[in-house]
Amino acid sequence: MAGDGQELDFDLVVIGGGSGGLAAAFRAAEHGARVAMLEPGELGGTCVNAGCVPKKAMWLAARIAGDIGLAAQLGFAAGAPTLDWCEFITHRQRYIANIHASYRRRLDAAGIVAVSSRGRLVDAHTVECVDGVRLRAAHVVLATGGRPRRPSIPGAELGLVSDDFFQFTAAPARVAIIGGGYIGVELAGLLGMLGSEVTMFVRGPRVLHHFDAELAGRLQENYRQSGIALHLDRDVRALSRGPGDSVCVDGDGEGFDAVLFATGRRPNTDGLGLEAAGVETDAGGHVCIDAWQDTGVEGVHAVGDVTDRVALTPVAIAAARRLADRLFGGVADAKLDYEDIPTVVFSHPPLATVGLTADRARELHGSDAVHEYRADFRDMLHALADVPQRSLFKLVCVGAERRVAGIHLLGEGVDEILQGFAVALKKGITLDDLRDTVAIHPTSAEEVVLMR
Ligand SMILES: Cc1cc2nc3c(=O)[nH]c(=O)nc-3n(C[C@H](O)[C@H](O)[C@H](O)COP(=O)(O)OP(=O)(O)OC[C@H]3O[C@@H](n4cnc5c(N)ncnc54)[C@H](O)[C@@H]3O)c2cc1C
Repeated sequence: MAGDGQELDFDLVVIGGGSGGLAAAFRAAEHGARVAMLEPGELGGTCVNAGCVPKKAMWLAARIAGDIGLAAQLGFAAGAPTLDWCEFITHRQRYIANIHASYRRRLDAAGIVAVSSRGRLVDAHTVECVDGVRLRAAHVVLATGGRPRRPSIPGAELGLVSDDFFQFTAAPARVAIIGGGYIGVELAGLLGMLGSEVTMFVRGPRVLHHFDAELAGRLQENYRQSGIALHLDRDVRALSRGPGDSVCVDGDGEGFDAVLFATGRRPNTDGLGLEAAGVETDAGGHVCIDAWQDTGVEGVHAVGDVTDRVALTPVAIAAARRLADRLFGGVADAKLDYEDIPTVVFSHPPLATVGLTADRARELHGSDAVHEYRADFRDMLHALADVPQRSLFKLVCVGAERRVAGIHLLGEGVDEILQGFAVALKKGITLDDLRDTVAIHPTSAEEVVLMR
């Protein structure tokens, strides 16, 4: 595409080629819409390039390191696990390059015009590329995602963020993680397993404050047992240079080889031309949308992390597909139900959750209506190896019929176990339905249907 001042017409212009943007573009094209998608970086956005995918690859490496440790405990002639990061990263990046290539092929096959450029709204129906070419469409989807946020404290520039983590070519010997949300917990866990000495600084009284408190507490115990130092109720105030190239947190100690901020993310709305089109944002900069992913401006919609909805890849994809079904597929009532979204924290061990925590269920239904069931056990492998790590599974049930309103699992394998149970919860199963299901033995998953 070339030509300053040139104008091209489409049915849909998507700004951003991450999880949400690609899903909107593909689904709209399936419905026969003429689609253009703008993406200045690598296809796949955060998830593929600096989020879910490279993170999961590193988590898998860490899990292998953990398994090698267990193997040695069980009599295998396995030494201490050491990872050649550069070799592992070659495998990781090859996997990611295949995803890029697959997206490119699919875009071509679908006839989507992929433009390697940033875009900005000129008005509600016109998006301008950096070379001045203007793309016009009845509908524009904003899918520009977000980026890591650094706190505004002295020395913040000495700290790194999750994007930088994916450039690491070795485990830093001593690393500080600031933040106790899921990204902080995941980076701490996998770096610990891959040989770093990890210290976490968490502002609140515990990690993962949106999750079940008991599971989060159990995970903290596991982290402490595995050697991760946890400082809770600790508001970091400054970073400074320590000896050598090290960085000190609040001027303490010898300093760390790396300090990673995992202190939240901010939406990419700067320079997007939102004011020009009259699109509103909230105090955090997120694009305001209603239940239909519509902004207040006719023809302008938004999906994914640029909005204030649950910031997860499958959520961005699901919202985008339903939006495209509604706009171009004739499904007038298509919209995403944001209730009961399952999610996994890729900690060590992983934590998986869907539905209400017991506290939230009590707020909504009253204390008397809420019943909790739990299974506290050592999975077979850890019991065989006589390692203290324990799993904790919990069910939150509501009402006389004991409808399952929340499932909270911490332990090996729960990242794969939860998906099926999330379907069941969404379909409104009761505790009796679980108990009527014959267990699969011997597994950890059977604990979900055997809970008392
Ligand atoms: C470390 C980390 C781990 C994560 N792990 C998980 C996980 O395990 N599971 C999970 O479900 N989610 C995970 N997430 C969250 C997930 O990555 C996001 O929710 C998801 O990528 C959001 O998709 P999106 O399409 O809204 O935005 P993005 O994927 O961020 O895509 C936005 C795209 O828009 C482009 N863009 C920005 N501005 C413009 C512009 N002006 N013009 C054109 N293009 C623009 C960007 O270059 C980017 O490619 C993780 C995130 C992080 C940071």
